[in-house]
Amino acid sequence: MASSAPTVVNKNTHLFDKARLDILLNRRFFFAPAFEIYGGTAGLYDYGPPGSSLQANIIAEWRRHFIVGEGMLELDTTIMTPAPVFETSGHVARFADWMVKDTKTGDVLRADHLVSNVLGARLAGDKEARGLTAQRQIDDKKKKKKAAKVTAVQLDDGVVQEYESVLAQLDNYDGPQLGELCKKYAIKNPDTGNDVTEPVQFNLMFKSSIGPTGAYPGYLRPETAQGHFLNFSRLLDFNNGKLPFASAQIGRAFRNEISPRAGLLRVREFTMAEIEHYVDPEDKSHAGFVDVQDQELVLLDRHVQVEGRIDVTRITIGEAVRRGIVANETLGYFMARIYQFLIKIGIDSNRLRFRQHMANEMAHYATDCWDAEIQNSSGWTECVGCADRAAYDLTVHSKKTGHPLVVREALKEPIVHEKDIPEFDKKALGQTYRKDAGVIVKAVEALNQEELATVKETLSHRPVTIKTPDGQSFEVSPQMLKIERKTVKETIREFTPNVIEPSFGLGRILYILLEHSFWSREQDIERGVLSLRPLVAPTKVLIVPLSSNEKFVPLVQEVSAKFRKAGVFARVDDSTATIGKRYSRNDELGTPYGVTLDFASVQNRTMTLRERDTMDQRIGPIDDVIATVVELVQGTIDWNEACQRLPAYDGVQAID
Ligand SMILES: Nc1ncnc2c1ncn2[C@@H]1O[C@H](COP(=O)(O)OP(=O)(O)OP(=O)(O)O)[C@@H](O)[C@H]1O
Repeated sequence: MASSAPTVVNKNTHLFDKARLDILLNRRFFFAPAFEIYGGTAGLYDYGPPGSSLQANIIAEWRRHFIVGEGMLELDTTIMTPAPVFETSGHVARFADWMVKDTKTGDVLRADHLVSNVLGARLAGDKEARGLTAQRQIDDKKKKKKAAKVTAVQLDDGVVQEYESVLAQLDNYDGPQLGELCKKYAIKNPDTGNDVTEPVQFNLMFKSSIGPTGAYPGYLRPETAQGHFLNFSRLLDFNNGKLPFASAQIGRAFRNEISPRAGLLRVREFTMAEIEHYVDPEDKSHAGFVDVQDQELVLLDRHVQVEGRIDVTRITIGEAVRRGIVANETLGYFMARIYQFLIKIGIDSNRLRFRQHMANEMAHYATDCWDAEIQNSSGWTECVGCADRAAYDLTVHSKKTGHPLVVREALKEPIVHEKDIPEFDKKALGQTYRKDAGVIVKAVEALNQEELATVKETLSHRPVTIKTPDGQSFEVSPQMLKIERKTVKETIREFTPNVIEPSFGLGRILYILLEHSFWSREQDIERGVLSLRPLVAPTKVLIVPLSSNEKFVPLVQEVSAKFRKAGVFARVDDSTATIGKRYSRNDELGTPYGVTLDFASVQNRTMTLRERDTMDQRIGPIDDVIATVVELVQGTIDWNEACQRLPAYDGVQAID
């Protein structure tokens, strides 16, 4: 007999307690500091069995949602990267954060974090003095001594406004401006009370050396993107020369963060999942946009932030693109798809927003950028960056290597127009430059019309200097090279695609998902529950035999084998703890379902099924229960539907 499902316990009954969650995650080995028995190393973490499975399940869903769902081209490129790649991409010069040093102890602090901590603490102190609850956002609450101390001191209203305005646009300040802020607001190292130095840039890449000679410097990649760009012509070829298309890659990235103190939110080695979507710069529409245009998102645009405010707008992505708030359809399409992915894995939609980068904050390559930020106990944290990188990367690598990273598209209507065409006197060039003549010709042929016009102008009164991609310079005389204006009929359009890049940090998403899933039951406040969705839960079903009685062994084996065959990850807990204890231990691991085998199972081939959040129990024939769990895990039915199939179990547990 079917009965209706009970109401789900309100998971927000108890305020979120980070300390309790941290203890659980450590005790159940979701993750732990790497090299712990050697004292650990800041910013490096190992994932244990539940953490690894959770990450694998998030990745599996990411692959389904993006790679399989959109037919993306998957890549796996190397981590170790020769230095010239990052010299060309601009990372050697610019992939850096600003740091300050304590003038007495030499302790190093990230300049923007220092300003944020100190001003944040002063605002919290002001709230305390005014009798309001302080909700301070510091990098790591566990290491309180490292954060600025909150002292209840009331500030002038004007000062409060000024601090709030600085904090709203903190990401927009460069090093010298952060230095000015430290002086203006008398910001000192909160650990020691000492002054700090002027900010200096610190490059975040780990440098290494390829091969034994030391002659070939390399870097551990700080993002996977360059591996996509360098393979662009192969990818284009694989896609039959057609745009648009996307490449996708999941892999490790390394950043030598200045002071990583925020658990998984800021680490030195992490897994990224990155998409590079290549589009025609003259047409950034997206065929899938109609399917997502009604998706509502919460946006915090750059104009609001530079005015020192943090007011958000709830708007459909269709409207945001129409009004020009989001630059183009493709960028908007991916913002909606990012949102849908995060919600699907269990991120709380009320704590998710997209924040647009302010002009100075944008990476050197980007023309527009929106971060998916998720609220957690440390404040709002960027978890996915979604940037329009324009043609920057493909252009610089093409220029540097001489390898064209372009699309050649057959024109429907040929275009007839005038163009500057380089013409060489190959004999004159060969006599002077012999084997180098070829590279000079290639370098000139790679110039665009604007550059050719400059060469032509120079050649009209003197030799011109031609630079080849490997850095050599050659003097080319008017006898060797002429630039002629000619009428040409073009049948091919050649262009460098633009790139829209969604870039996910999986560790940040995983940790915040754990925060959003954590709660405690009224009756067992000490033990937590992780309400992870079946889609991502490390273990889907727990098999609990009533006791270690031998009679249960064949049934346990049968049920395990059937779950295995159906592709459902099940674990047996045949410890001697009570059934209730075994279930609550697995609530902590986020296991959504449990089945119990008892004497009734041996006699009647029935089995009970328990749902984690409601603790509701159902009963049915073993094979029906297995079939129901398989469908629950696959997401084809929900718990209400399961309850229609299986009657409530209210019997007393059979006694051993
Ligand atoms: N040190 C880190 N630890 C963990 N994840 C990171 C780290 N740095 C970046 N990420 C993740 O990689 C994604 C893409 O990287 P991106 O370069 O856009 O980050 P970022 O702007 O440098 O981040 P932040 O400003 O927080 O340092 C981020 O959205 C984030 O999820």
